[in-house]
Amino acid sequence: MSAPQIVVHRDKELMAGAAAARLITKIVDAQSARGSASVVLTGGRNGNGLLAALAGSPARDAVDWSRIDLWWGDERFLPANDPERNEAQARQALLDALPLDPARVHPMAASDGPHGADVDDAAAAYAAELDRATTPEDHGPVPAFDVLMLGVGPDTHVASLFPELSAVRETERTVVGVHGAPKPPPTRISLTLPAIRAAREVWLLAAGEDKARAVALALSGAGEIQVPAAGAYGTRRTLWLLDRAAAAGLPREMYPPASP
Ligand SMILES: O=C1O[C@H](COP(=O)(O)O)[C@@H](O)[C@H](O)[C@H]1O
Repeated sequence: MSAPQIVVHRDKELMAGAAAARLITKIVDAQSARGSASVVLTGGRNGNGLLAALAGSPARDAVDWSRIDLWWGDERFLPANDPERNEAQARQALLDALPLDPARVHPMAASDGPHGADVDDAAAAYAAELDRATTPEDHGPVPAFDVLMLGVGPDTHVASLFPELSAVRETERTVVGVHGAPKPPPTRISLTLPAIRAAREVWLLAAGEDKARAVALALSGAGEIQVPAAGAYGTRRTLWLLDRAAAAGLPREMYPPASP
């Protein structure tokens, strides 16, 4: 478990651009150290903002996009052509513009896919896909992802782990079907906290005043069942990337001076 490190940027645009630059550097470093990189994408406004900023960055050509595995932290269990799917939004924001190896892009199943409407079966299939991608060095059922990104919801949810629902209580399985989510759609697929905690680095993204309460709760020692974001951390680094509005509820001494 790594202690949270907090970085506060002036506004959400600067936060997205700085996080995109950080991600490019991280991927390049991982590829030069191990030959490839693995990244877990998040849905939501901040995750998609980061991907759009990366799409507009000339530095994106520093990455060998054919040597990266892309996974998702959660998915809205909707038909494949639904624009509300996290996969669809990531493809539109960035992925369609990249020379990725399709075999290394790992979307979660759609509700009209091979598992039909059985979200639990779809979740089990994703867990099996993750397990197949592991190496002995991973020491577990999911890869030690280089970076796993999570958008923090106003209710403190991360991925599709919502406060008090059974998914956030899961301690064995790495991927679960989510039923009755309070944010539409109610049916989702999500990595669990044990899977999230296998990542080398976990980056939590939050911008805007509607996230200030969630950020303050998560960083105040709250329990992960009531505040799922409090339970998300990486083995080497846990990075909270915020804008000033989202950081407004934090004691000022918790983070260094914000960017100008
Ligand atoms: O539904 C979801 O929402 C959260 C956060 O989204 P935001 O728009 O409030 O930033 C996201 O983390 C999750 O991946 C997504 O499925």
